[in-house]
Amino acid sequence: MNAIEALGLPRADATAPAKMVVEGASKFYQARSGVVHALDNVSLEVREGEFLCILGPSGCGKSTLLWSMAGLHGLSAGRIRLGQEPILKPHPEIAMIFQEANLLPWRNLEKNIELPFELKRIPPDTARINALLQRVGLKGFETKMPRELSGGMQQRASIVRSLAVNPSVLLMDEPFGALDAFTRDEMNLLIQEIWMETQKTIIFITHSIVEALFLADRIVVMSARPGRTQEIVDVDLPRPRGVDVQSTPEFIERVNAIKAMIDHRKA
Ligand SMILES: Nc1ncnc2c1ncn2[C@@H]1O[C@H](COP(=O)(O)OP(=O)(O)OP(=O)(O)O)[C@@H](O)[C@H]1O
Repeated sequence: MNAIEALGLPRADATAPAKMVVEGASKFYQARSGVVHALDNVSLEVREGEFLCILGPSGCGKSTLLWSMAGLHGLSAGRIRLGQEPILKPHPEIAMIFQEANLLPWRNLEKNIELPFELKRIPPDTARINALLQRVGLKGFETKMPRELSGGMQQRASIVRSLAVNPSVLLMDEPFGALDAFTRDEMNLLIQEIWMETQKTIIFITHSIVEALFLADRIVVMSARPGRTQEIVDVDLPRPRGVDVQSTPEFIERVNAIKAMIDHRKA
């Protein structure tokens, strides 16, 4: 057992109970140009320990849904639960990772990672932080400032910052969308490994069919705005998945099936 396994939760299976539940989520924004209907009656259940990807065209309400699941803003209708607990504001069990690493530029890496502990007024869990830094390859970089780190390293640091407080749910909003293709592959492999070791429940937003198929147990395909749950696709590819799986006929067949689903929807 490695250091992260020792810190993590036991693995869950596909019949695991619902960890998070979205029931009839709708959202209207009041914009200057009028009312924007962003989400329309979205319902879904996320299983404990599942890697769920949410895939959909730009503007279909993916971030709106994820931000609501994080308790960062309210819905116009519907409910979100963590187990039986309604999510109406940020919850200590739920962490969020954004496309930008959002490190504070005036703090070094260590001080950035310790920030959530400072905000909670509790001492940092240095054993856990060190194990995580080691795991993502950032041990030895603690005193570096964010500007001294590459985009991939910054995003690794933001993963450490989120996991350091040991949430059970990780919400990821296009976390690797701003990275070059090579770094993105590396980060996809890393997040798959971390998920397999810790068995967190991960809900991951992406525009990329390939990224969703590579990472997910299930993919929620959303329709164009107002966002609705169009299809839920089971991904039965064996794990761990290597990048080379992406060029296999089975993978390409699944990419084409999802493309057809999306193209069919546009027609
Ligand atoms: N605060 C806001 N006020 C008004 N409209 C908003 C607000 N936030 C989002 N919207 C609109 O709601 C719709 C859904 O936005 P959202 O960011 O949730 O979509 P998305 O699928 O995550 O998009 P992308 O993939 O481009 O990030 C868009 O039309 C967006 O312009």
